[in-house]
Amino acid sequence: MLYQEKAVVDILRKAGNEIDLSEDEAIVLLSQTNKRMINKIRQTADCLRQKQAGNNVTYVVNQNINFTNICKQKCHFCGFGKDVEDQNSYTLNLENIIQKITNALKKGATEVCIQGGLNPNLKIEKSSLKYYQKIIISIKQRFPKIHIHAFSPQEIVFISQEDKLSYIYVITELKKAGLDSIPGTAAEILNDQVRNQICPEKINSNTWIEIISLAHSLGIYTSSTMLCGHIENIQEQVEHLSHLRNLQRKSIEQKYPAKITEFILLPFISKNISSFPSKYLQSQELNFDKIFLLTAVSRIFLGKWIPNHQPSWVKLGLYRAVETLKWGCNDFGGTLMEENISAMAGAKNGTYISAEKFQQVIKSINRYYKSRKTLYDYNSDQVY
Ligand SMILES: C[S@@+](CC[C@H](N)C(=O)[O-])C[C@H]1O[C@@H](n2cnc3c(N)ncnc32)[C@H](O)[C@@H]1O
Ligand SMILES: Nc1c(NC[C@H](O)[C@H](O)[C@H](O)CO)[nH]c(=O)[nH]c1=O
Ligand SMILES: N[C@@H](Cc1ccc(O)cc1)C(=O)O
Ligand code: SF4
Repeated sequence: MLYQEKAVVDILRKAGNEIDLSEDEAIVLLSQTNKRMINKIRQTADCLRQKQAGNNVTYVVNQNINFTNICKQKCHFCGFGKDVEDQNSYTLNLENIIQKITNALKKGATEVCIQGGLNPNLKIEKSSLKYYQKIIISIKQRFPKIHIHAFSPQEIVFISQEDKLSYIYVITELKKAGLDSIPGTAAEILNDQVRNQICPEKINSNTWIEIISLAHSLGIYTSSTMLCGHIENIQEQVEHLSHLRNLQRKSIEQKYPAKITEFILLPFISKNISSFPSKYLQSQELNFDKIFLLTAVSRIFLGKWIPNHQPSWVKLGLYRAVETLKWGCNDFGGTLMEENISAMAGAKNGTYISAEKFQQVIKSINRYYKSRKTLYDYNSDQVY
């Protein structure tokens, strides 16, 4: 056996025994180009998926709402954020939001996922916090049982800055209003050199980590994400995963009342993104082989700390998302009903997939399907 191959086999044996890999070991895995070795990595990820999350592929019936696309920030990778004067800028009013949820409930939705641009005009009595609270309170008044998964760490920081309030106060007040969990978006790549190039105005890595940790300590569960396939290299990808693993370890070891529910890999959609620095444009074509390998290495590296892994079907398309179920993923995410962020960036994979379609594609690869709630407290028996 070649030296490199032996090194990979040893690393995979260690991972198979659920011993945490070092960053260098994960980099060795991500550097593999030989098909046979990549298949071994896939098999290890698939075994760990089975051990850590079982054979069920879960999904949640949810309604995605991007309540405004007006955004004062200019992240270079984003095709969603607009200026007020842009022709296609919008803000949904509360009636629009309530109507969307009313329709979603008819399709069995248990969750509403809400995120938007950073829009300083949305205030009640000069307070952004009051505006965000009003959204949550109005939804919970009408639909007390719906789970509200909303407002990324970036949006929490935006509210704090607009109103000059501490992060802890903002999260506590949103929780009191009825916020149930927070999407772990705005993570992009947790490396400040990369952030300075792709989203210089965004919160830095430490602030993202601080907000997620704070949420956990206050009993708010979060998801976690990584935006991949832009300018980042494999070292930076592993550094990102390492931050997530440390963060989760801390939440568990400190016995915080909440933690990370799942990891979602978000491939960068570049089609409509003219603002992205042109010197990087040529490297931006989605390389699906690399995404599958990264999916497997994410499962292996995050190990027993984060058992739920989800692809983004809006970004990958349905059939590539199904393929990730063989590379370590155990969850299919949400039905969404509608989506604007990927669509405005140029994704052409649709914005709604029914629960029945999820069930059909999951069955087609001989796996069980199971609907779940946002926090993975399973709500139905194994079905296939
Ligand atoms: C559009 S923002 C909405 C919430 C908030 N404005 C923020 O930045 O956290 C949510 C996430 O969408 C993702 N996103 C934005 N543009 C994207 C693109 N072109 N391709 C893939 N994901 C993208 C980023 O990961 C970002 O954190
Ligand atoms: N909302 C978007 C998601 N995923 C969210 C999931 O549907 C769901 O909220 C989560 O699984 C809760 O546990 N993914 C995207 O790529 N784009 C979205 O807008
Ligand atoms: N999937 C994220 C939310 C998300 C929203 C928009 C995206 O473009 C990507 C992800 C979560 O549930 O935590
Ligand atoms: S990623 Fe979020 S903060 Fe950045 S421009 Fe887009 S909507 Fe605004």
